[in-house]
Amino acid sequence: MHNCCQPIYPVAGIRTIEHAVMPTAQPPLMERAGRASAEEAVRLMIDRPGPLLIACGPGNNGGDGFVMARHFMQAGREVVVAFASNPDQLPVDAHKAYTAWTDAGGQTLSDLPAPPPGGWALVVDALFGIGLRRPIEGRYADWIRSLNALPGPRMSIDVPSGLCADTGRVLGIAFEATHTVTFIALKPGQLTLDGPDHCGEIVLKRLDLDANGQLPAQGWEVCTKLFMHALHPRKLNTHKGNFGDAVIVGGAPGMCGAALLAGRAALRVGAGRVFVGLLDDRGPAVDQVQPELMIRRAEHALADGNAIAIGPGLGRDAAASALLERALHSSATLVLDADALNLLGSDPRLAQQAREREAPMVLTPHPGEAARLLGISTDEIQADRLKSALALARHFDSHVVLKGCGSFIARPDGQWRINRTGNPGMASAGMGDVLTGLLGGLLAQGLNMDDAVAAGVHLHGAAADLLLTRGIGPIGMGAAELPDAVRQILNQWVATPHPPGRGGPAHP
Ligand SMILES: NC(=O)C1=CN([C@@H]2O[C@H](COP(=O)(O)OP(=O)(O)OC[C@H]3O[C@@H](n4cnc5c(N)ncnc54)[C@H](OP(=O)(O)O)[C@@H]3O)[C@@H](O)[C@H]2O)[C@@H](O)CC1
Ligand SMILES: Nc1ncnc2c1ncn2[C@@H]1O[C@H](COP(=O)(O)OP(=O)(O)O)[C@@H](O)[C@H]1O
Ligand SMILES: [K+]
Repeated sequence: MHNCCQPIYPVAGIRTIEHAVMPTAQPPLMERAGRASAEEAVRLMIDRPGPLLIACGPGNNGGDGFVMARHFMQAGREVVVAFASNPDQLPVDAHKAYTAWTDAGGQTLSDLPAPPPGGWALVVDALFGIGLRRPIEGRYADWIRSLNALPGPRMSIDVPSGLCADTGRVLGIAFEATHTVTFIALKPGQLTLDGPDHCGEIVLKRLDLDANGQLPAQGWEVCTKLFMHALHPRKLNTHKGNFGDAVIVGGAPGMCGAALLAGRAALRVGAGRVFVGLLDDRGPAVDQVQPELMIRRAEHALADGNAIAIGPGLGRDAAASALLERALHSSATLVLDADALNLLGSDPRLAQQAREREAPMVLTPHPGEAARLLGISTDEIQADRLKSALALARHFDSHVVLKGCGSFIARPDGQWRINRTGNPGMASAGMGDVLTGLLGGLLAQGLNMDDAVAAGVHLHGAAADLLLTRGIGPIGMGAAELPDAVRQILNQWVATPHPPGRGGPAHP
């Protein structure tokens, strides 16, 4: 279980913190980082005899590796260090660490050695950390390819080499760690895009620094503490009118399921009443699975709710466009998803109305929808997901959830969150519709936008994670399976507001 409610800093923020504390830090930060890495390595090598291999690079990440190597040698453990650079070109701290290693009797090999007969107890990547500046090629790319092919645990120091700490992009090739020991604070690139696949389990070592005390964070990890204050056990004396009316608008011909999925999710997250407005004249009059849903024609449903979620299966024809325009002019809290976003992307007039709207609104694009909204390619969105999410939030003066592995929640004021629940079982059609319904259902119950979005996104992923524990997925997990799991988790959270493992420092 990872720590919770952690601040997250792009590289520039980590550098600011480092520069503020480095001149006076005793012991020096690199000593702390190397020791912390060694402590974690010991844990990974329990019951794994034999030497460990540390591959050290030309910067301070390599310096951490030398400190770690020295600790192991002094503890009597066999350690092999590969280092292909010129020691005289190491930065000051790393040079000190190198000298301390050689003074203690350590040696370096200029190429990767063949593994010992029993294999390495642990392979450590200290090649590049937050200083990675360009795609890795040549010798270091060959090293990483060889290291990735080795069996057993693989640990990265700070950031897997080749992974961009800001964006989660692989630059050329990246080390595939089973564990990453990261320093001072989490970095966004570890938690989104290709980050989670390359970091494995992330262990944060703060090095006795209070990052948020040094530099107030703009970005935080989503955890239950962020929103639990908004979720209350139900009083006995309540009725459905206390829990809001959610309206889902969508369901053009061939797409009714999308709107129904959203409606079911809104019910399961506790909305008092859920209306589903369908565009399809021949759509179902009743949902046989969830007859509690009140189904009507889309144009008649709009007036019914204090929260409107529009988009699932909406289509993009004139009727859809007119409905979206009406929704934008209503005073209800809005969730815009799917074709509602595509319409905004293709009709500047609607986009302008969305920008000028004053009532609270959240946009929940996947990367393709985000690309249409910003008029750029999906690759450009994914190249820097955080930047894209923040640009959208500013542009529409609204909350934005940029979905995908490591969903970003961005606010127009530049604050952001990243969610770590969820799994690849969610890479199947309809999962986004469920999120839309969850947000609509939470907003209908009166949660403010910050709380509803954090709770909805976290709950969405947590429900899919619960299904995994039951053997449902990742392959073949279905969106319709999520709402019941959402209900179970939400009730557990409300009954036990701070479950074990979800503690940690107070949120901002
Ligand atoms: N500072 C501190 O207080 C603390 C820092 N700590 C540790 O330091 C790490 C940051 O160290 P760092 O800034 O030296 O960067 P690092 O990641 O070692 O890489 C830079 C080197 O790589 C090179 N290089 C870059 N890209 C390349 C490529 N594609 N292919 C080839 N070469 C490439 C680049 O060369 P250049 O671009 O200058 O030619 C330069 O030589 C951080 O992640 C943490 O582990 C901890 O000890 C805690 C305290
Ligand atoms: N690999 C993954 N890891 C975590 N979450 C994922 C993953 N794949 C998809 N999701 C989540 O599932 C949902 C998919 O939404 P979307 O792409 O809009 O689907 P649809 O349009 O079919 O409903 C998003 O909330 C997304 O964050
Ligand atoms: K590394």
